[in-house]
Amino acid sequence: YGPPRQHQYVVQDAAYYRRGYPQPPYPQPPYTQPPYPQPPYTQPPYTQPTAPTYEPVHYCPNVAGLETRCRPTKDCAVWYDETLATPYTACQLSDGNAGSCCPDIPSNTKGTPFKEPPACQGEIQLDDHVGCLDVFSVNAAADAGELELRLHKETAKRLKDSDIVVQAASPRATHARFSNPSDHARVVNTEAFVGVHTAVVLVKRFKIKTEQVGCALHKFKLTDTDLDKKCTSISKAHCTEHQLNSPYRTIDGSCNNERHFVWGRAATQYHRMLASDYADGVWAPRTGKNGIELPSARLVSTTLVRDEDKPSESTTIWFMQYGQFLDHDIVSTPEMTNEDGTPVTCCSEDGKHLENEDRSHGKCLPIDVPTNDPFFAKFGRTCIQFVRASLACRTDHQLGHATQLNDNTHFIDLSLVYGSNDKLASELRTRVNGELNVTLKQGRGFHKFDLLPPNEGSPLHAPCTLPREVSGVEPPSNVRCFKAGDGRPDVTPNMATSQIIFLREHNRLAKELAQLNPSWDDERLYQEARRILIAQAQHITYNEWLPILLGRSKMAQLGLLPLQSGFSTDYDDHLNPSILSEFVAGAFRFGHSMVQGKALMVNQQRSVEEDIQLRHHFFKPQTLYTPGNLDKYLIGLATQPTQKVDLSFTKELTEHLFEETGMGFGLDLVALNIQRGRDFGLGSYNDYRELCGIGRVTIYDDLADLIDPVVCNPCFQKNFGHQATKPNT
Ligand code: HEM
Ligand SMILES: [Ca+2]
Repeated sequence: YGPPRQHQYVVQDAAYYRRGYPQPPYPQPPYTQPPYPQPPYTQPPYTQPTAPTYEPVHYCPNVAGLETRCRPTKDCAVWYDETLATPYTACQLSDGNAGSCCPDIPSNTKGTPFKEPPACQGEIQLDDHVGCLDVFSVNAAADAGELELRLHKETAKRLKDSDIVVQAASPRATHARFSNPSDHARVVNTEAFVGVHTAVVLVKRFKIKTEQVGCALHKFKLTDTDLDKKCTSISKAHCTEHQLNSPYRTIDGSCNNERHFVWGRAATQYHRMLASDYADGVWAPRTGKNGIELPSARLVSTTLVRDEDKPSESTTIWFMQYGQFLDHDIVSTPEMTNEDGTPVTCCSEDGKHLENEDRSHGKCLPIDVPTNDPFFAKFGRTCIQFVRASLACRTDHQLGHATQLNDNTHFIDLSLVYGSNDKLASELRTRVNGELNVTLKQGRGFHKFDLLPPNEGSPLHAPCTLPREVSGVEPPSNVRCFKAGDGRPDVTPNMATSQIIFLREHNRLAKELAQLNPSWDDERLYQEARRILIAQAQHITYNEWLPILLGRSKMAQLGLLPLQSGFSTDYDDHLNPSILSEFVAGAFRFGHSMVQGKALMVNQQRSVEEDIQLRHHFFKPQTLYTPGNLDKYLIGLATQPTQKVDLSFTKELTEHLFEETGMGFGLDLVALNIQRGRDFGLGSYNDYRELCGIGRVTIYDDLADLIDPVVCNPCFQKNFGHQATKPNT
């Protein structure tokens, strides 16, 4: 154990600093475009690697009626349910290590490529006055869009002057931290905003019917209008020969597809399964089919969701946690902010709705809390804060409905470890031996336990230490929130734990590679370690995680199973790899139902030493600074059951999300999810049932297989009276 390596963050005692090591903040190395190591790269000859062969062992039983072999247990992951259910599947590998008996991985059928609906779908007859919309009208509307933007700036200034701002450490401030845009995303949002407002103005001025909006607007390319200076980062995307040939992924995900350089790049739009469903065809949240407002997202939450303890019999919270880890790799939907980057507030400090003029910037979609709300009513709150998602430039570079922005790369490329833009990626590196910055912590003796480097956040960020009432000790001065490739590494201690072990694995790989290849420089070591770690994450996702979620046969049917040997030739360069709006704003949030209200800390003897209640630990990674605690979280992850995926959600999420200590309430994640779907213009539940081939429902009784009618039919009648027999909306 020697002095700190260059640019590593060190938390140590005062005596350590007195010995002359630099005090934080450390200067960041000046950012330069990472020089890709020693080109020219030649593509390696792609020969099918030889697969390890495992001898049949005489005592291996058949599993699922199939012959098995003794293999490393990870190679049995896709068979985990059958292997677990079959007695005597434990075996010994020829090298003496323990293994499991299981069959070969089943073969895939080839999946069907997915097609996004076109902007102008079907035979839409445009009204005459809409058909003759011309570029002059578009330019006039663009002027109005620009004016709107200026008005927004004035509104923001007025609000600041009147002190209608986000309160530090409030749930809104913490949510803003969770959904904080990168600098680049803020620029993109502003440019896209003008395009969306142009469309909104056109729709209003020309009274374009909602169903005609797509066809009326998509014929206008931004480059043919006064909006030609907007969103040029997409139209002018460029990749060098060198980038296209590099064996390493770019940090921002660009240049992955040789013809569509921006596909999958950070700060680009989510794509869609179904056409958007906005009330005005552009950006106004969906209404019911009869034009009336949809019921409050909070009312939907309290009507449908309970907090019941229903632990899974087969799955530990590692499954939940890896889901969130994956989510933070492939998506990050930043909220809109004020022009200076400060968060927007959508309710008053005492939880009431703001005056209309105070949210005339259009960035708010606050959630109504019914006055008889079973929880929030006692705090007198009638308004839950909700800020709309940042807008993206449309990759088709046309005028049309709003699209939302993904601030992370859309690929499974561990952007949450490495960053999704070059500036952040550079800040995370030591620039020595290919390693990433850590907070060096020294336990007893020579025991080291690196943590993530610190994030010296903005003043609005909630304090990163636990209050005395919770921890029993004064908040230590060395505790910092963490910095990683994604902005949410410390949303919970278990999330931070996941980020830390991937960080450590990168540095372990870099060290091993350095020993094996003494001639490699920092860049080469960093990129090779990164490449291996990404492959590990992808393999965990497809070999271990997805089979639990989707099941083996569905995986095989979709062509998603890993191969027993060799590699796949399924890559289709016509397929846009972008994440879908439906996935990010809807489907993949299923994981919230699995969250346990208390995370267990379990010791080596498998006894629970402590449980931590989520409400106290959002963005407060203090417990990880204690030697040994990360291991206790890891054993907890591997032993505590998840909650089942159902209509039950812990109150830590539905009543206490991002709670400020001592306030007694936070936000409701289920309500936020529902509202986010409306913000994204997702279609109705019925539209997706139809898409998935399970048929529309027409009366609530049709939902009996999903929602217990005994519990819910009366509440549907009571709460959604006007729509009680029509779940269509
Ligand atoms: C304790 C654990 C978790 C917490 C506190 C949490 C919290 C949140 C919050 C606050 C949001 C933003 C809501 C909004 O404003 O729209 C969110 C979004 C999301 N969550 Fe979770 N979540 C957790 C676990 C999970 C898990 C286990 C999964 C999936 C398996 C998941 C998937 C998602 C997805 C896909 C989004 C959308 C992300 C984005 O748009 O950037 N979350 N979550
Ligand atoms: Ca990514």
